[in-house]
Amino acid sequence: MVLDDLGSSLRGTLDDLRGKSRLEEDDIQEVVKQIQRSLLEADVEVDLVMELSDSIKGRALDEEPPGGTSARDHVLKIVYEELVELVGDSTELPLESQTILLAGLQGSGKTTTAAKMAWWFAKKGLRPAIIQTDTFRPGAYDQAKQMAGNAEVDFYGDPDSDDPVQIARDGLEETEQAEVHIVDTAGRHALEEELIAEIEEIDSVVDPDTRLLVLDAAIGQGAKEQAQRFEEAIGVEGVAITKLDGTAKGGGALTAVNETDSSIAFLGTGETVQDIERFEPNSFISRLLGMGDLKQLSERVERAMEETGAEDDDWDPESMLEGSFTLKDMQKQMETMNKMGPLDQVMDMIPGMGGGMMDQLPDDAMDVTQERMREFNVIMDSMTDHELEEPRSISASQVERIARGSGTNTERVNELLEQHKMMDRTLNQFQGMGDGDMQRMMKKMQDGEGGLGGLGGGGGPGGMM
Ligand SMILES: Nc1nc2c(ncn2[C@@H]2O[C@H](COP(=O)(O)OP(=O)(O)OP(=O)(O)O)[C@@H](O)[C@H]2O)c(=O)[nH]1
Repeated sequence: MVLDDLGSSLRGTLDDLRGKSRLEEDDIQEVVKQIQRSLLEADVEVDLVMELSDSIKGRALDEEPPGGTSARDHVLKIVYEELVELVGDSTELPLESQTILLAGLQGSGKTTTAAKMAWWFAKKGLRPAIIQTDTFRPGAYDQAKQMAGNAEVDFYGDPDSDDPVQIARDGLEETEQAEVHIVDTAGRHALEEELIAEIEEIDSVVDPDTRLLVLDAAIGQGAKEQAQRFEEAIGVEGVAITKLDGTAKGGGALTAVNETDSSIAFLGTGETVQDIERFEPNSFISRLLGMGDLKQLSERVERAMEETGAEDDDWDPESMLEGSFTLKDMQKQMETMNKMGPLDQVMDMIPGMGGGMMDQLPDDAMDVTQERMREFNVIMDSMTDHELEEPRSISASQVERIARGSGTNTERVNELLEQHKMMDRTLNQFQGMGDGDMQRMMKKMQDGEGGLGGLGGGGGPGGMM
């Protein structure tokens, strides 16, 4: 999407910095130029681009890299942090009863997004309902009803009515038993006064907790004026960007977020109800910059061990090496382990760690089969970010909600939490081992010994980015 090829072009430039310990102004200029080019090509507004590149440049020149950090990593860290800052936090959407109003231009993807969001909330264990107030587009009712059916959620609409305000009022009453009400509206051009008056009226009847502007990722500079007008009329708390699976640029949506001083709530990546992602700035930018792959991980591991005590929680997505092992780390670990083969074989490659250490562990400490992994993934999808990061704080009622949302049962969820604890303990033992051993293991991984070759290049930014 936005910044589409930033990851690859930037990595090329950054790779040229390899081996340098100090950054020259020319080096930074080159990195900044790449970023500017990618952002402008993705339709991000010039002022925003300039603001971002000025801060990157300023910080890269002013800030002293922490001891042991290469020039390349230093600059990558700054770029990462500034991009995270640019996209901002995701729109707050608590997992509790609430009403959400969707607004946007014709064909931006509101009806589809309503169904996707309903599906997402249902996966989190809440009961959602879609209220379809689009009396304008023929077929909107049928489309919404069918998608609500696909998402298996409550639905209200009235194909015989031409009064969207009344439908909204009735819809809230009729779907009283639902916890999350998602009100879909007709597509409207924000500069048509009559349509704006109508959505203002729907807004006052519905009294939503959150108003989301749905924007097609392909929208260019026009986003700014539209966003301004919706902001004046009803206020915009968040943006859902759709059609990121296409060749969309997405920069316009970023401008809209900036213009309405709001944030990104969801990303739409396809036409079915499952094609939705909750926006998560850190992982979004990590993926964009292609930091998710194993090669980078092993490089980072080596570096982490070379550095003494230089910690920064915001920086390293693989925070397990800094002591906190979260469920997200576990998910990543499970994927990696699955590709590498059974852990005991991997352990055997490491000098000083063979059977002896494995014997101290429960038999199935790391034995996560493909099938269990799939089930664990489904369960983790029903967890909030906070639950994924602090699994030990998950209460019994949260376990129940997660089980409901994932269509599993509480034993399964508890099993996952147990597995996490076991892996956490195991990793603590890892941390206790000598630096030399760890480095040798990572070296082997990088060199592709023990069937690990070829893993490194596999990750990279996802196709949609
Ligand atoms: N590829 C892709 N297509 C999408 C996505 N979201 C929506 N669409 C498609 O975009 C078209 C318009 O989507 P709708 O949900 O009908 O848009 P709308 O905003 O409700 O349209 P109006 O009611 O006319 O304003 C449909 O063909 C959708 O299938 C997406 O994330 N990816």
